[in-house]
Amino acid sequence: MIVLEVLIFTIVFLVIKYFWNNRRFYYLASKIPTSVFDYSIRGIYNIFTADSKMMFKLINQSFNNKSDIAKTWFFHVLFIVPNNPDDVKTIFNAKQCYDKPNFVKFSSKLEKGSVFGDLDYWQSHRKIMSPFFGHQGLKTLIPLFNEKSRILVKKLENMVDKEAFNIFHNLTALTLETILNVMEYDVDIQNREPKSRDVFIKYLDEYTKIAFMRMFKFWLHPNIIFKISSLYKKQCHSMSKCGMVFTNDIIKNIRTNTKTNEDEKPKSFMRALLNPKYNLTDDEIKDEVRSVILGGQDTSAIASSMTLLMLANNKDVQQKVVDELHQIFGKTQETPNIELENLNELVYLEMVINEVMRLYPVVPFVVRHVDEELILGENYRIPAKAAVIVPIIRIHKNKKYWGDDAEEFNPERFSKENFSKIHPYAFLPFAKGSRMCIGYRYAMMLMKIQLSLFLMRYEVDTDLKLDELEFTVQVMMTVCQGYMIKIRDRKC
Ligand code: HEM
Repeated sequence: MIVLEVLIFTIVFLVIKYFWNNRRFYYLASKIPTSVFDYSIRGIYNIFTADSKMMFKLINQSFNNKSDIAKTWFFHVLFIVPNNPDDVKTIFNAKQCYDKPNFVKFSSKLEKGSVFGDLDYWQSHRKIMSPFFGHQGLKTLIPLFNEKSRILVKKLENMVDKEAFNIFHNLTALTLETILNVMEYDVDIQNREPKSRDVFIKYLDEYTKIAFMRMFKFWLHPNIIFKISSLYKKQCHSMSKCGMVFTNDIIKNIRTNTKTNEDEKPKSFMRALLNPKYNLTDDEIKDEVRSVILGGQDTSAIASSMTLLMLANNKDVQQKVVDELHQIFGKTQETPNIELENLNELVYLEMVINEVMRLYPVVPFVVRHVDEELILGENYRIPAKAAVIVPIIRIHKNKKYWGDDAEEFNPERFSKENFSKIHPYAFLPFAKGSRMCIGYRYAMMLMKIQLSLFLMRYEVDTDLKLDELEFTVQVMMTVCQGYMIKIRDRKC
């Protein structure tokens, strides 16, 4: 009996101590309006059993709040959800929000690396890699982007006038082959048989699915529990099977082909990472390679696939894109060589890509950890240790910033004149601030080149209706039905 009393007393004491120590956290949280998260028995059952499609629905539900800011509790984690671009600006530029919450880091096997690494680690690595993702560094990649896109166009010849096919598979093979080539690793993926080519996609999909599920299943956060679950085995297996299998070879290849001199100006970010002056271990470099592959491969393939699906559904817009291409390159079916100055001329195509990424952001929300108390606007203080979810997808469709037709597809919003009137933090496909996407210029260049070459050669059509599309999220938002398109030779 005494033992039980002592036990109850200890538990009550610890609970009171916990709340007392964290009283400011709970006080500040109480001042922020609450959004709806369904905590009924059914709601909790859904959280425990949800797959990633259901999880996306649940998260979207929790954003259903008209106020500028909302909070939602996900068990013990406090999420702050800002819904106005001024607050998003503060968050993306505040030093105390550079870090990612622990539950995001837990969910990845890439415990280091730019995407999931700790703050100090991220800062030093970003500095090493940034110059290669700048304008000058990327200029040298234009011939490679042309060459890889030309292979895509050639490969698709046998799909002309055939059944609908999922263009994402072709585009993801292109983006992977390209990024591996950038890392000086020569591998032929586009020309593989679909069965062997798609193995990679399948395992990458499985890997990210598990990472996403783990983020929201808090009981799987402690490594000790995760490692005895079947998911861990599955994640290790998929990681070894997908592109991560290339990482050892990439490093070995560069190490054997070069003697990296400390004073030598490196030609690629891979060589920069291998420079002895940074003293990085092989594991650190591998994590970085994986971060760039994960960050850069599926993302641009999804955005390009979605652009083609939208063009297939909006023939007038497709025609305008083609008119622009013909104006720049002449009326020909031949695949031209796209130069840097052409990229600047592809103004309408860029407007279309932006409008697609507004309506269907590849990364629909990003998460940050609040390290120290943060003041938002005049009314709210966000307590330290909260997590912030920036709901990119909601801000992109907020009528206050995009007008009453915010749900409609209209590339004209991105004309120079119209876009200059939009809040700079109302459009966030690559996030913003110091931790924004390092590869955004790379992605825009590659997408413009591959879409131009594709559209010069093929007309694109689809039987998929936009209002029937279903989406799922595993960090990235994808169409459940696949990006099913049909192609015909374009008549000039
Ligand atoms: C349409 C294509 C792309 C989209 C929509 C996209 C989107 C994003 C977003 C929203 C983030 C910020 C995530 C956060 O703050 O939590 C991010 C980070 C990142 N992206 Fe991209 N990305 C794209 C293409 C690329 C490419 C092509 C590369 C590399 C070649 C790349 C590499 C990275 C890396 C390394 C990070 C982590 C940056 C850091 O934490 O400092 N991304 N991306």
